[in-house]
Amino acid sequence: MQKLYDEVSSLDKRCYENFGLSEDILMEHAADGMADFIKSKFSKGSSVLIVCGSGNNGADGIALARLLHPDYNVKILHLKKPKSDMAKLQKKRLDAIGLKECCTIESCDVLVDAIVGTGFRGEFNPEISSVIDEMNNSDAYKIACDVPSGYKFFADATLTMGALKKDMYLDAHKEYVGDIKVIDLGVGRDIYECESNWNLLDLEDLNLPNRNKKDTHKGSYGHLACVVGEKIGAGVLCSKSALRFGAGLVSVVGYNTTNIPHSIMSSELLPKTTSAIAIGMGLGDSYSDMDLKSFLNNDYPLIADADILHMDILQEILKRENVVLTPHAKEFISVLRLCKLADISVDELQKNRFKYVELFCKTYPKVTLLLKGANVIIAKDDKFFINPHGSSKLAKGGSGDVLSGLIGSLLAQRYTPLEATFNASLAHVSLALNYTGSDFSLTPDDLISQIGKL
Ligand SMILES: NC(=O)C1=CN([C@@H]2O[C@H](COP(=O)(O)OP(=O)(O)OC[C@H]3O[C@@H](n4cnc5c(N)ncnc54)[C@H](OP(=O)(O)O)[C@@H]3O)[C@@H](O)[C@H]2O)[C@@H](O)CC1
Ligand SMILES: [K+]
Repeated sequence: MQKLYDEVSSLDKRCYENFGLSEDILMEHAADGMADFIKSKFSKGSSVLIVCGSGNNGADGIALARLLHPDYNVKILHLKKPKSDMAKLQKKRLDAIGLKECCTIESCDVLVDAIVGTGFRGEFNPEISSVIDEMNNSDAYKIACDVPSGYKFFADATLTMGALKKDMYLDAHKEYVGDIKVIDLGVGRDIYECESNWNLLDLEDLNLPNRNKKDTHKGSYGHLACVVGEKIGAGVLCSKSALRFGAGLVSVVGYNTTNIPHSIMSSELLPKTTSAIAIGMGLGDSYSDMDLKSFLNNDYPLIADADILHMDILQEILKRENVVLTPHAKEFISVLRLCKLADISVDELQKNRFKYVELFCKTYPKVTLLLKGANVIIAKDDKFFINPHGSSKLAKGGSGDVLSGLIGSLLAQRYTPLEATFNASLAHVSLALNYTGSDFSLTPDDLISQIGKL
């Protein structure tokens, strides 16, 4: 697990004040880290074009040019005259050793974007936009210094300074950042970083269910009741996924329980041994509120997904102690509207995913939320996690039902709602990563069939 930050300027400031490291020293480490990365990937003599802006991001680029010259064939393009003190200082140092400047985006092996970093505001003017378009069209290996400029530069790798920035994990930015690597700034990351409520999940954080105890029976691993409605297939996928992920028993529950696999049980009412409930997937609108209340008149841990996220009864669900909500963007704006927290478009949500998740969690601190997306957000109270390991392979009907089953299974096996949710989310993305077929071909059944290989 790694920490994520809204901004790192306060962390830089700690370095100046607490560790006696100047801005100059930090910047030399930033440039050195980038130089090391390039040296590890490209042999001496490779051509490197560094495009610099006028602030300290540009200054990082100018320092990098000095460190790579003359072993590499380095050229520098100043989009604007160096303006910050550090940019002027770095330019003076570079001028002292002499280096070729160029004024167009030339063909090269490595292209470095050091136009703007965290100081970017507003929009680029048409001239800079067209330079970035040209850079994007280059065949070179593309490196973003700190962050891709204005999230318009498509990087193969982003070499980010000091610590991970939350903004890099906004869904819309996933296309731009490429592989992300943190560069240390003169002190180890543990020293540079301070507390943060936001964390990035690593695949290694996955804590699978285990069967280490010997004297057990099916009841020891819980009983998930999956309430099904109009579209029975969704409930079946959820149930199969839950059974495969370790729940001792799984039942589909409701009026429509015909044609279900033999391994899944069925009943009209909640079984007496129920230890967790999954509700919402494929529910349709065939249940009255009274019917639904009969499934909710208990305090079992519960995962709510899909159709129920549009229903007024959600208000009742949100009062429970152990509840997980797993909306995608469209469902989350419905949740926000039903809760009278915000009436917004999907576009507004996607631009401000972190803000609306924080708003929801502040109002409902007992609820665990998983907001689906290219980068999944999992949150409860003041703890926030991003799972960035999902891929477009999962963009298919039924993937979400499998996820609900994984969460439901862990709830039934008595994981806490937060642990159930982030472990299920990690298992879900791992299933997709482990799939060896073509990206476009992954089906929910493929996901379920791979659970046993985790
Ligand atoms: N502090 C430290 O210890 C360390 C800092 N580090 C590095 O510093 C970076 C932050 O530097 P920063 O604060 O100077 O901001 P930065 O990203 O260069 O942007 C400011 C420049 O952008 C320009 N600009 C802004 N908006 C624009 C627009 N719409 N369109 C066009 N231009 C626009 C603006 O130009 P202006 O508009 O003022 O003419 C100004 O010159 C950080 O990302 C990291 O790389 C590392 O070396 C580690 C140590
Ligand atoms: K940049």
